[in-house]
Amino acid sequence: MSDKVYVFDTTLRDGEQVPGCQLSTPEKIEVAKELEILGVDIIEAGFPISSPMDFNSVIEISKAVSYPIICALTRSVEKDIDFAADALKYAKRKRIHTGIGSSDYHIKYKFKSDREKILERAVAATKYAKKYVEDVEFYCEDAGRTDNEYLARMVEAVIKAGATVVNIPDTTGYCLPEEYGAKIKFLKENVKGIDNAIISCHCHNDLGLATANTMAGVLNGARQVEVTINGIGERAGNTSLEEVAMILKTHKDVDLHTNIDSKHIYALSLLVSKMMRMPVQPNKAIVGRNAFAHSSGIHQDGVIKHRENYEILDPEDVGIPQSSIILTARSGKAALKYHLDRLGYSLEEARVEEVYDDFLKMADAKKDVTDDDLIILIEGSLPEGGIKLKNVQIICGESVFPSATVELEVNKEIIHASATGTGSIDAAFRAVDEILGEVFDMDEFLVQSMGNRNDDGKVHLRVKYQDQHYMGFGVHKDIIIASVKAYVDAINKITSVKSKVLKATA
Ligand SMILES: CC(=O)SCCNC(=O)CCNC(=O)[C@H](O)C(C)(C)COP(=O)(O)OP(=O)(O)OC[C@H]1O[C@@H](n2cnc3c(N)ncnc32)[C@H](O)[C@@H]1OP(=O)(O)O
Ligand SMILES: CC(C)C(=O)C(=O)O
Repeated sequence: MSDKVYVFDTTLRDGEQVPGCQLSTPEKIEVAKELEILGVDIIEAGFPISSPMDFNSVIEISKAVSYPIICALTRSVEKDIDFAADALKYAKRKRIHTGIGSSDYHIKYKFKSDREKILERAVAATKYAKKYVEDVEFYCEDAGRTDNEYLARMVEAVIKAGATVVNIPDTTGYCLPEEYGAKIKFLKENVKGIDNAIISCHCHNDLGLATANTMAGVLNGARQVEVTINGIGERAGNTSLEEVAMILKTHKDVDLHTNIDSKHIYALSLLVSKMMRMPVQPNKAIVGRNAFAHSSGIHQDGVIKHRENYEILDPEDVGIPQSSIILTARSGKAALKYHLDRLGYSLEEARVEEVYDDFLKMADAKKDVTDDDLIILIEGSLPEGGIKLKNVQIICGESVFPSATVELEVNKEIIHASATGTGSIDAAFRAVDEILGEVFDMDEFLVQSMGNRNDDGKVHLRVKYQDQHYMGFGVHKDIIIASVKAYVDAINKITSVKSKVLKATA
Protein backbone atom coordinates (compact mmCIF):
# COMPACT_ATOMS: atom_id res chain seq x y z
CA MET A 1 0.00 0.00 0.00
CA SER A 2 1.27 3.50 -0.79
CA ASP A 3 2.56 5.60 2.11
CA LYS A 4 0.61 8.63 3.26
CA VAL A 5 2.23 12.08 3.23
CA TYR A 6 0.66 14.27 5.91
CA VAL A 7 -0.28 17.77 4.75
CA PHE A 8 0.46 20.43 7.37
CA ASP A 9 -1.04 23.70 6.22
CA THR A 10 0.54 26.89 7.57
CA THR A 11 -1.39 29.46 5.48
CA LEU A 12 -2.86 30.88 8.70
CA ARG A 13 0.55 31.14 10.43
CA ASP A 14 3.52 31.47 8.02
CA GLY A 15 1.22 32.77 5.26
CA GLU A 16 -0.38 35.26 7.56
CA GLN A 17 3.02 36.69 8.60
CA VAL A 18 3.19 38.43 5.20
CA PRO A 19 2.61 42.21 5.40
CA GLY A 20 -0.95 43.01 4.32
CA CYS A 21 -2.14 39.42 4.68
CA GLN A 22 -3.38 39.64 8.28
CA LEU A 23 -6.83 38.14 8.75
CA SER A 24 -9.52 38.71 11.35
CA THR A 25 -10.63 35.75 13.48
CA PRO A 26 -13.86 35.16 11.46
CA GLU A 27 -11.84 35.23 8.22
CA LYS A 28 -9.37 32.69 9.64
CA ILE A 29 -12.26 30.45 10.67
CA GLU A 30 -13.66 30.59 7.13
CA VAL A 31 -10.28 29.57 5.67
CA ALA A 32 -9.81 26.84 8.31
CA LYS A 33 -13.20 25.30 7.48
CA GLU A 34 -12.29 25.24 3.79
CA LEU A 35 -8.91 23.67 4.63
CA GLU A 36 -10.79 20.95 6.49
CA ILE A 37 -12.95 20.31 3.41
CA LEU A 38 -9.81 20.23 1.25
CA GLY A 39 -8.53 17.44 3.48
CA VAL A 40 -5.43 18.87 5.18
CA ASP A 41 -4.25 16.80 8.15
CA ILE A 42 -2.87 19.59 10.31
CA ILE A 43 -3.74 23.30 10.46
CA GLU A 44 -1.11 25.56 12.01
CA ALA A 45 -3.52 28.11 13.39
CA GLY A 46 -1.17 30.72 14.84
CA PHE A 47 1.51 31.77 17.31
CA PRO A 48 -0.63 32.31 20.43
CA ILE A 49 1.83 34.37 22.48
CA SER A 50 2.29 36.88 19.67
CA SER A 51 -0.95 38.84 20.18
CA PRO A 52 -4.37 38.55 21.89
CA MET A 53 -6.04 38.20 18.49
CA ASP A 54 -3.76 35.37 17.39
CA PHE A 55 -4.41 33.63 20.73
CA ASN A 56 -8.15 34.03 20.27
CA SER A 57 -8.00 32.82 16.65
CA VAL A 58 -6.39 29.54 17.75
CA ILE A 59 -9.20 29.08 20.29
CA GLU A 60 -11.96 29.79 17.75
CA ILE A 61 -10.41 27.67 14.98
CA SER A 62 -10.10 24.81 17.49
CA LYS A 63 -13.82 25.04 18.13
CA ALA A 64 -14.73 25.36 14.44
CA VAL A 65 -13.02 22.33 12.88
CA SER A 66 -13.04 18.66 13.83
CA TYR A 67 -10.82 16.48 11.66
CA PRO A 68 -7.49 18.32 11.32
CA ILE A 69 -5.03 18.49 14.19
CA ILE A 70 -4.79 22.10 15.37
CA CYS A 71 -1.22 23.19 15.87
CA ALA A 72 0.15 26.24 17.70
CA LEU A 73 3.67 27.60 17.23
CA THR A 74 6.06 28.62 20.02
CA ARG A 75 9.71 29.43 20.64
CA SER A 76 11.66 27.24 23.08
CA VAL A 77 10.34 29.46 25.82
CA GLU A 78 8.10 28.18 28.64
CA LYS A 79 5.73 31.16 28.55
CA ASP A 80 5.13 30.65 24.80
CA ILE A 81 4.33 26.98 25.44
CA ASP A 82 1.94 27.88 28.31
CA PHE A 83 0.06 30.23 25.96
CA ALA A 84 -0.06 27.62 23.18
CA ALA A 85 -1.42 24.93 25.53
CA ASP A 86 -4.08 27.34 26.79
CA ALA A 87 -5.11 28.39 23.26
CA LEU A 88 -5.44 24.74 22.24
CA LYS A 89 -7.75 23.83 25.11
CA TYR A 90 -10.81 23.31 22.85
CA ALA A 91 -9.02 21.46 20.04
CA LYS A 92 -10.26 17.93 19.50
CA ARG A 93 -6.78 16.94 18.26
CA LYS A 94 -3.91 19.21 19.22
CA ARG A 95 -0.19 19.72 18.65
CA ILE A 96 2.38 22.13 20.05
CA HIS A 97 5.09 23.12 17.55
CA THR A 98 8.16 24.32 19.41
CA GLY A 99 11.77 24.70 18.35
CA ILE A 100 14.97 26.70 18.20
CA GLY A 101 17.57 27.85 15.67
CA SER A 102 20.15 25.12 15.01
CA SER A 103 22.52 26.73 12.48
CA ASP A 104 25.75 28.33 13.64
CA TYR A 105 24.41 31.67 12.33
CA HIS A 106 21.47 31.50 14.72
CA ILE A 107 23.43 30.03 17.62
CA LYS A 108 26.21 32.59 17.40
CA TYR A 109 24.48 35.77 16.20
CA LYS A 110 20.87 35.36 17.32
CA PHE A 111 21.23 33.56 20.62
CA LYS A 112 24.88 34.50 21.39
CA SER A 113 25.20 31.01 22.75
CA ASP A 114 26.90 27.72 21.92
CA ARG A 115 25.78 24.39 20.46
CA GLU A 116 25.62 22.50 23.81
CA LYS A 117 23.47 25.13 25.53
CA ILE A 118 21.08 25.29 22.55
CA LEU A 119 20.78 21.49 22.59
CA GLU A 120 19.81 21.67 26.28
CA ARG A 121 17.17 24.33 25.53
CA ALA A 122 15.75 22.18 22.71
CA VAL A 123 15.35 19.17 25.00
CA ALA A 124 13.92 21.28 27.84
CA ALA A 125 11.30 22.88 25.55
CA THR A 126 10.23 19.49 24.17
CA LYS A 127 9.84 18.04 27.67
CA TYR A 128 7.94 21.14 28.80
CA ALA A 129 5.51 20.95 25.85
CA LYS A 130 5.10 17.23 26.48
CA LYS A 131 3.61 18.03 29.90
CA TYR A 132 0.64 19.56 28.07
CA VAL A 133 0.17 17.46 24.92
CA GLU A 134 1.16 14.07 23.58
CA ASP A 135 1.80 15.39 20.06
CA VAL A 136 4.85 17.68 20.04
CA GLU A 137 6.55 18.81 16.85
CA PHE A 138 10.06 20.24 17.13
CA TYR A 139 11.57 22.60 14.48
CA CYS A 140 15.31 22.98 14.05
CA GLU A 141 15.17 26.47 12.59
CA ASP A 142 17.57 27.08 9.67
CA ALA A 143 18.22 23.33 9.43
CA GLY A 144 19.00 23.96 5.76
CA ARG A 145 22.24 25.67 6.80
CA THR A 146 22.89 23.46 9.84
CA ASP A 147 25.80 21.06 9.89
CA ASN A 148 24.30 17.56 9.48
CA GLU A 149 26.17 15.96 12.41
CA TYR A 150 24.90 18.59 14.86
CA LEU A 151 21.42 18.49 13.33
CA ALA A 152 21.32 14.72 13.83
CA ARG A 153 22.28 15.17 17.49
CA MET A 154 19.50 17.69 18.02
CA VAL A 155 16.90 15.56 16.22
CA GLU A 156 17.91 12.48 18.23
CA ALA A 157 17.79 14.40 21.51
CA VAL A 158 14.32 15.86 20.93
CA ILE A 159 12.90 12.51 19.79
CA LYS A 160 14.28 10.99 22.98
CA ALA A 161 12.58 13.82 24.90
CA GLY A 162 9.23 12.93 23.29
CA ALA A 163 8.95 14.80 19.96
CA THR A 164 6.52 12.99 17.65
CA VAL A 165 7.38 15.06 14.57
CA VAL A 166 10.76 16.61 13.71
CA ASN A 167 10.66 19.56 11.36
CA ILE A 168 13.73 20.25 9.20
CA PRO A 169 13.08 23.76 7.85
CA ASP A 170 15.06 25.30 5.04
CA THR A 171 14.18 28.61 6.68
CA THR A 172 16.19 30.78 4.28
CA GLY A 173 15.42 28.79 1.11
CA TYR A 174 19.13 28.16 0.58
CA CYS A 175 19.39 24.42 -0.14
CA LEU A 176 19.60 22.72 -3.51
CA PRO A 177 17.19 19.79 -3.87
CA GLU A 178 20.00 17.23 -3.84
CA GLU A 179 21.45 18.76 -0.70
CA TYR A 180 18.11 18.91 1.11
CA GLY A 181 17.22 15.34 0.07
CA ALA A 182 20.63 14.16 1.29
CA LYS A 183 20.04 15.89 4.63
CA ILE A 184 16.81 13.95 5.19
CA LYS A 185 18.54 10.71 4.11
CA PHE A 186 21.39 11.44 6.53
CA LEU A 187 18.92 11.84 9.40
CA LYS A 188 17.08 8.64 8.41
CA GLU A 189 20.35 6.72 8.42
CA ASN A 190 22.09 8.28 11.41
CA VAL A 191 19.52 9.21 14.05
CA LYS A 192 18.72 6.58 16.65
CA GLY A 193 14.93 6.39 17.15
CA ILE A 194 14.14 8.28 13.90
CA ASP A 195 11.40 5.79 13.06
CA ASN A 196 9.55 6.86 16.23
CA ALA A 197 8.93 10.28 14.68
CA ILE A 198 7.67 11.72 11.41
CA ILE A 199 10.15 13.89 9.51
CA SER A 200 8.63 17.11 8.21
CA CYS A 201 9.78 19.45 5.39
CA HIS A 202 9.23 23.18 5.73
CA CYS A 203 10.90 24.86 2.75
CA HIS A 204 11.02 28.52 1.78
CA ASN A 205 11.13 29.79 -1.78
CA ASP A 206 13.93 32.39 -1.77
CA LEU A 207 15.62 30.71 -4.77
CA GLY A 208 12.40 29.30 -6.25
CA LEU A 209 13.25 25.81 -4.95
CA ALA A 210 10.68 25.32 -2.19
CA THR A 211 8.60 22.69 -3.97
CA ALA A 212 11.65 20.92 -5.43
CA ASN A 213 13.25 20.75 -1.98
CA THR A 214 10.08 19.52 -0.32
CA MET A 215 9.77 16.78 -2.92
CA ALA A 216 13.44 15.85 -2.45
CA GLY A 217 12.71 15.53 1.28
CA VAL A 218 9.66 13.36 0.69
CA LEU A 219 11.50 11.14 -1.78
CA ASN A 220 14.15 10.57 0.89
CA GLY A 221 11.78 9.58 3.64
CA ALA A 222 10.01 12.68 5.03
CA ARG A 223 6.29 12.03 5.51
CA GLN A 224 4.94 15.48 6.38
CA VAL A 225 4.97 18.58 4.15
CA GLU A 226 4.49 22.12 5.52
CA VAL A 227 2.77 24.13 2.84
CA THR A 228 0.55 27.12 2.17
CA ILE A 229 -2.20 27.87 -0.33
CA ASN A 230 -0.72 29.76 -3.33
CA GLY A 231 2.71 29.39 -1.70
CA ILE A 232 2.26 32.55 0.33
CA GLY A 233 4.59 33.08 3.27
CA GLU A 234 7.45 35.07 4.71
CA ARG A 235 9.61 36.81 2.01
CA ALA A 236 9.41 34.78 -1.24
CA GLY A 237 6.93 32.40 0.36
CA ASN A 238 6.61 28.74 1.31
CA THR A 239 6.10 25.52 -0.59
CA SER A 240 2.68 25.67 -2.18
CA LEU A 241 0.14 23.08 -1.16
CA GLU A 242 -1.37 22.74 -4.61
CA GLU A 243 1.99 21.98 -6.23
CA VAL A 244 2.96 19.17 -3.85
CA ALA A 245 -0.55 17.70 -3.80
CA MET A 246 -0.72 17.61 -7.61
CA ILE A 247 2.83 16.25 -8.00
CA LEU A 248 1.93 13.34 -5.75
CA LYS A 249 -1.39 12.81 -7.52
CA THR A 250 0.07 13.02 -11.04
CA HIS A 251 3.22 10.96 -10.57
CA LYS A 252 1.73 7.51 -10.24
CA ASP A 253 5.29 6.13 -10.24
CA VAL A 254 5.84 7.73 -6.81
CA ASP A 255 4.08 5.40 -4.42
CA LEU A 256 2.81 8.12 -2.06
CA HIS A 257 -0.53 9.81 -1.50
CA THR A 258 -2.14 12.66 0.45
CA ASN A 259 -5.64 13.14 1.79
CA ILE A 260 -6.20 16.24 -0.38
CA ASP A 261 -9.44 16.40 -2.38
CA SER A 262 -7.90 18.30 -5.26
CA LYS A 263 -11.23 19.49 -6.72
CA HIS A 264 -11.37 22.13 -3.97
CA ILE A 265 -7.93 23.59 -4.72
CA TYR A 266 -8.90 26.37 -7.11
CA ALA A 267 -11.80 27.70 -5.02
CA LEU A 268 -9.56 27.88 -1.95
CA SER A 269 -6.80 29.56 -3.95
CA LEU A 270 -9.27 32.28 -4.99
CA LEU A 271 -10.56 32.66 -1.43
CA VAL A 272 -7.07 33.03 0.07
CA SER A 273 -5.93 35.40 -2.67
CA LYS A 274 -9.00 37.59 -2.17
CA MET A 275 -9.00 37.54 1.61
CA MET A 276 -5.27 38.05 1.98
CA ARG A 277 -5.13 40.63 -0.80
CA MET A 278 -2.36 38.68 -2.53
CA PRO A 279 -2.98 38.34 -6.28
CA VAL A 280 -1.76 35.05 -7.75
CA GLN A 281 0.83 35.54 -10.51
CA PRO A 282 -0.76 34.55 -13.85
CA ASN A 283 1.87 31.90 -14.58
CA LYS A 284 1.70 30.30 -11.10
CA ALA A 285 1.64 26.50 -11.42
CA ILE A 286 -1.80 24.88 -10.94
CA VAL A 287 -3.79 27.98 -9.91
CA GLY A 288 -2.44 30.87 -12.04
CA ARG A 289 -4.78 32.39 -14.61
CA ASN A 290 -2.59 31.02 -17.43
CA ALA A 291 -1.93 27.58 -15.91
CA PHE A 292 -4.42 26.03 -18.31
CA ALA A 293 -4.44 28.70 -21.05
CA HIS A 294 -2.90 27.91 -24.43
CA SER A 295 -1.95 30.81 -26.66
CA SER A 296 0.37 29.62 -29.41
CA GLY A 297 -0.85 27.90 -32.56
CA ILE A 298 1.14 24.66 -32.34
CA HIS A 299 0.09 24.07 -28.73
CA GLN A 300 -3.53 25.06 -29.44
CA ASP A 301 -3.75 22.69 -32.38
CA GLY A 302 -2.26 19.92 -30.20
CA VAL A 303 -4.70 20.55 -27.33
CA ILE A 304 -7.71 20.71 -29.64
CA LYS A 305 -6.70 17.35 -31.17
CA HIS A 306 -6.00 15.70 -27.83
CA ARG A 307 -5.84 17.62 -24.55
CA GLU A 308 -3.01 15.51 -23.13
CA ASN A 309 -0.67 16.56 -25.95
CA TYR A 310 0.05 19.67 -23.88
CA GLU A 311 -1.62 19.14 -20.51
CA ILE A 312 -0.32 16.84 -17.80
CA LEU A 313 -3.17 17.80 -15.48
CA ASP A 314 -6.90 17.85 -16.07
CA PRO A 315 -8.08 21.33 -15.02
CA GLU A 316 -11.27 19.78 -13.64
CA ASP A 317 -9.12 17.84 -11.14
CA VAL A 318 -8.24 21.13 -9.42
CA GLY A 319 -11.70 22.65 -9.78
CA ILE A 320 -11.08 24.70 -12.95
CA PRO A 321 -13.96 23.99 -15.38
CA GLN A 322 -11.87 23.86 -18.56
CA SER A 323 -8.64 24.91 -20.22
CA SER A 324 -8.76 27.90 -22.54
CA ILE A 325 -7.56 28.65 -26.04
CA ILE A 326 -6.54 32.32 -26.18
CA LEU A 327 -6.48 33.97 -29.59
CA THR A 328 -3.31 35.94 -30.27
CA ALA A 329 -1.13 36.70 -33.30
CA ARG A 330 0.67 33.42 -32.49
CA SER A 331 -2.54 31.40 -33.01
CA GLY A 332 -3.05 29.27 -36.09
CA LYS A 333 -6.13 28.30 -38.05
CA ALA A 334 -6.99 25.39 -35.74
CA ALA A 335 -7.51 27.80 -32.83
CA LEU A 336 -9.41 30.27 -34.99
CA LYS A 337 -11.71 27.51 -36.27
CA TYR A 338 -12.21 26.22 -32.74
CA HIS A 339 -13.57 29.60 -31.64
CA LEU A 340 -15.61 30.15 -34.79
CA ASP A 341 -17.24 26.73 -34.26
CA ARG A 342 -17.93 27.61 -30.63
CA LEU A 343 -19.64 30.83 -31.78
CA GLY A 344 -21.81 28.86 -34.19
CA TYR A 345 -20.03 29.70 -37.47
CA SER A 346 -19.24 26.71 -39.65
CA LEU A 347 -17.21 28.17 -42.49
CA GLU A 348 -15.77 26.64 -45.67
CA GLU A 349 -11.97 26.19 -45.60
CA ALA A 350 -11.49 29.01 -48.15
CA ARG A 351 -13.49 31.41 -45.98
CA VAL A 352 -11.46 30.41 -42.91
CA GLU A 353 -8.27 31.24 -44.87
CA GLU A 354 -9.69 34.67 -45.70
CA VAL A 355 -10.81 35.39 -42.15
CA TYR A 356 -7.44 34.15 -40.86
CA ASP A 357 -5.54 36.83 -42.80
CA ASP A 358 -7.74 39.58 -41.35
CA PHE A 359 -7.55 37.92 -37.95
CA LEU A 360 -3.73 38.08 -37.98
CA LYS A 361 -3.72 41.79 -38.82
CA MET A 362 -6.19 42.42 -36.03
CA ALA A 363 -4.23 40.27 -33.55
CA ASP A 364 -0.98 42.10 -34.33
CA ALA A 365 -2.71 45.40 -33.66
CA LYS A 366 -4.80 44.39 -30.65
CA LYS A 367 -2.66 41.71 -28.93
CA ASP A 368 -5.66 39.58 -27.95
CA VAL A 369 -8.78 38.89 -29.99
CA THR A 370 -12.15 38.58 -28.30
CA ASP A 371 -15.42 36.96 -29.35
CA ASP A 372 -16.72 40.40 -30.35
CA ASP A 373 -13.70 40.89 -32.59
CA LEU A 374 -14.38 37.59 -34.33
CA ILE A 375 -18.01 38.48 -34.88
CA ILE A 376 -16.95 41.82 -36.37
CA LEU A 377 -14.46 39.98 -38.62
CA ILE A 378 -17.19 37.71 -39.96
CA GLU A 379 -20.19 40.01 -40.00
CA GLY A 380 -18.61 43.43 -40.39
CA SER A 381 -20.22 44.67 -37.16
CA LEU A 382 -21.52 43.48 -33.83
CA PRO A 383 -25.05 42.09 -33.93
CA GLU A 384 -27.90 44.12 -32.50
CA GLY A 385 -27.78 43.83 -28.76
CA GLY A 386 -24.16 44.90 -28.34
CA ILE A 387 -23.68 47.11 -25.30
CA LYS A 388 -21.50 50.23 -25.35
CA LEU A 389 -20.35 52.21 -22.35
CA LYS A 390 -21.15 55.89 -22.91
CA ASN A 391 -20.53 57.53 -19.54
CA VAL A 392 -19.75 56.94 -15.87
CA GLN A 393 -20.18 59.43 -13.04
CA ILE A 394 -19.06 58.69 -9.49
CA ILE A 395 -19.66 60.26 -6.11
CA CYS A 396 -17.30 59.03 -3.40
CA GLY A 397 -15.62 60.30 -0.24
CA GLU A 398 -15.21 59.67 3.49
CA SER A 399 -18.76 60.42 4.62
CA VAL A 400 -20.95 59.86 1.56
CA PHE A 401 -22.58 56.71 0.21
CA PRO A 402 -20.51 55.64 -2.79
CA SER A 403 -22.83 56.08 -5.75
CA ALA A 404 -22.55 55.84 -9.51
CA THR A 405 -24.54 56.81 -12.58
CA VAL A 406 -23.81 54.78 -15.68
CA GLU A 407 -24.99 55.44 -19.23
CA LEU A 408 -25.02 52.53 -21.70
CA GLU A 409 -26.07 52.21 -25.32
CA VAL A 410 -28.15 49.05 -25.52
CA ASN A 411 -29.70 48.13 -28.88
CA LYS A 412 -28.92 51.68 -30.07
CA GLU A 413 -30.95 53.09 -27.18
CA ILE A 414 -29.25 55.24 -24.54
CA ILE A 415 -30.23 54.17 -21.02
CA HIS A 416 -28.86 55.34 -17.71
CA ALA A 417 -29.25 54.23 -14.12
CA SER A 418 -27.86 55.17 -10.72
CA ALA A 419 -26.98 52.93 -7.79
CA THR A 420 -25.13 52.94 -4.49
CA GLY A 421 -22.69 50.23 -3.44
CA THR A 422 -20.05 49.20 -0.91
CA GLY A 423 -17.57 51.25 -2.95
CA SER A 424 -17.53 53.22 -6.18
CA ILE A 425 -16.78 50.20 -8.38
CA ASP A 426 -19.51 48.12 -6.77
CA ALA A 427 -21.92 51.05 -7.23
CA ALA A 428 -21.03 51.32 -10.92
CA PHE A 429 -21.46 47.56 -11.45
CA ARG A 430 -24.85 47.74 -9.73
CA ALA A 431 -25.89 50.58 -12.04
CA VAL A 432 -24.98 48.37 -15.04
CA ASP A 433 -27.00 45.49 -13.52
CA GLU A 434 -29.92 47.88 -13.05
CA ILE A 435 -29.88 48.87 -16.74
CA LEU A 436 -29.61 45.27 -17.95
CA GLY A 437 -32.05 43.83 -15.40
CA GLU A 438 -29.63 41.04 -14.47
CA VAL A 439 -26.95 40.56 -11.82
CA PHE A 440 -23.81 38.83 -13.07
CA ASP A 441 -21.82 36.64 -10.72
CA MET A 442 -18.16 37.72 -10.67
CA ASP A 443 -15.53 35.34 -9.28
CA GLU A 444 -12.31 37.13 -10.15
CA PHE A 445 -11.45 40.83 -10.15
CA LEU A 446 -7.94 42.20 -10.51
CA VAL A 447 -6.82 45.82 -10.84
CA GLN A 448 -3.24 46.51 -11.93
CA SER A 449 -1.32 49.70 -12.57
CA MET A 450 0.52 49.64 -15.89
CA GLY A 451 3.32 51.73 -14.40
CA ASN A 452 3.30 54.64 -12.03
CA ARG A 453 0.43 56.74 -10.75
CA ASN A 454 -0.38 58.60 -13.97
CA ASP A 455 -0.28 55.51 -16.20
CA ASP A 456 -3.27 53.48 -17.33
CA GLY A 457 -4.99 51.11 -14.90
CA LYS A 458 -5.81 47.66 -16.24
CA VAL A 459 -8.72 45.57 -15.00
CA HIS A 460 -9.14 41.89 -15.54
CA LEU A 461 -12.29 40.20 -14.29
CA ARG A 462 -14.19 36.98 -14.72
CA VAL A 463 -17.96 36.57 -14.78
CA LYS A 464 -19.70 33.24 -14.37
CA TYR A 465 -22.82 32.69 -16.44
CA GLN A 466 -24.62 29.36 -16.81
CA ASP A 467 -21.52 27.40 -15.75
CA GLN A 468 -19.29 29.15 -18.29
CA HIS A 469 -16.63 31.73 -17.50
CA TYR A 470 -16.34 34.96 -19.48
CA MET A 471 -13.26 37.19 -19.16
CA GLY A 472 -13.55 40.97 -19.32
CA PHE A 473 -10.70 43.44 -19.86
CA GLY A 474 -10.70 47.19 -19.49
CA VAL A 475 -7.96 49.83 -19.66
CA HIS A 476 -8.33 53.49 -18.66
CA LYS A 477 -6.52 56.16 -16.67
CA ASP A 478 -9.37 55.94 -14.16
CA ILE A 479 -9.67 52.50 -12.56
CA ILE A 480 -13.41 52.88 -12.04
CA ILE A 481 -13.97 53.45 -15.75
CA ALA A 482 -11.52 50.62 -16.55
CA SER A 483 -13.56 48.37 -14.25
CA VAL A 484 -16.90 49.22 -15.88
CA LYS A 485 -15.34 48.73 -19.33
CA ALA A 486 -14.13 45.28 -18.26
CA TYR A 487 -17.56 44.39 -16.86
CA VAL A 488 -19.31 45.51 -20.06
CA ASP A 489 -16.70 43.58 -22.10
CA ALA A 490 -17.52 40.35 -20.23
CA ILE A 491 -21.29 40.93 -20.54
CA ASN A 492 -20.92 41.59 -24.28
CA LYS A 493 -19.21 38.21 -24.61
CA ILE A 494 -22.10 36.54 -22.84
CA THR A 495 -24.67 38.23 -25.05
CA SER A 496 -22.67 37.59 -28.25
CA VAL A 497 -22.27 33.91 -27.44
CA LYS A 498 -25.93 33.70 -26.43
CA SER A 499 -27.13 35.24 -29.69
CA LYS A 500 -24.71 33.17 -31.83
CA VAL A 501 -25.72 29.92 -30.12
CA LEU A 502 -29.40 30.81 -30.55
CA LYS A 503 -28.80 31.57 -34.23
CA ALA A 504 -26.90 28.28 -34.72
CA THR A 505 -29.59 26.17 -33.07
CA ALA A 506 -32.56 27.99 -34.67
C1 LIG B 1 11.17 30.78 12.49
C2 LIG B 1 10.06 31.28 13.22
O1 LIG B 1 10.03 31.36 14.38
S1 LIG B 1 8.85 31.75 12.23
C3 LIG B 1 7.73 32.55 13.29
C4 LIG B 1 7.98 33.95 13.28
N1 LIG B 1 6.80 34.58 13.78
C5 LIG B 1 6.87 35.60 14.57
O2 LIG B 1 7.94 36.06 14.97
C6 LIG B 1 5.58 36.23 14.95
C7 LIG B 1 5.39 36.23 16.41
N2 LIG B 1 6.42 36.94 17.14
C8 LIG B 1 6.14 37.84 18.08
O3 LIG B 1 5.01 38.21 18.29
C9 LIG B 1 7.26 38.33 18.91
O4 LIG B 1 8.47 38.35 18.18
C10 LIG B 1 7.42 37.44 20.21
C11 LIG B 1 6.16 37.61 21.08
C12 LIG B 1 7.59 35.98 19.87
C13 LIG B 1 8.65 37.87 21.00
O5 LIG B 1 8.60 39.25 21.17
P1 LIG B 1 9.77 39.99 22.02
O6 LIG B 1 9.84 39.34 23.35
O7 LIG B 1 9.47 41.42 21.96
O8 LIG B 1 11.13 39.59 21.28
P2 LIG B 1 11.67 40.07 19.85
O9 LIG B 1 10.67 39.76 18.82
O10 LIG B 1 12.16 41.47 19.91
O11 LIG B 1 12.95 39.12 19.71
C14 LIG B 1 12.82 37.74 19.62
C15 LIG B 1 13.43 37.07 20.85
O12 LIG B 1 13.12 35.69 20.80
C16 LIG B 1 14.33 34.91 20.80
N3 LIG B 1 14.07 33.75 20.01
C17 LIG B 1 13.87 33.69 18.67
N4 LIG B 1 13.57 32.45 18.31
C18 LIG B 1 13.59 31.71 19.42
C19 LIG B 1 13.35 30.36 19.69
N5 LIG B 1 12.98 29.54 18.72
N6 LIG B 1 13.44 29.91 20.96
C20 LIG B 1 13.80 30.74 21.96
N7 LIG B 1 14.01 32.04 21.76
C21 LIG B 1 13.91 32.51 20.51
C22 LIG B 1 15.36 35.87 20.20
O13 LIG B 1 16.67 35.46 20.52
C23 LIG B 1 14.94 37.17 20.87
O14 LIG B 1 15.33 37.15 22.21
P3 LIG B 1 16.52 38.11 22.78
O15 LIG B 1 16.06 39.49 22.53
O16 LIG B 1 16.59 37.72 24.20
O17 LIG B 1 17.72 37.74 21.98
C1 LIG C 1 8.95 28.05 12.70
C2 LIG C 1 9.66 27.44 11.57
C3 LIG C 1 9.07 26.15 11.22
C4 LIG C 1 9.66 28.33 10.35
O1 LIG C 1 8.68 28.93 10.02
C5 LIG C 1 10.86 28.37 9.53
O2 LIG C 1 11.90 27.87 9.94
O3 LIG C 1 10.80 28.93 8.42
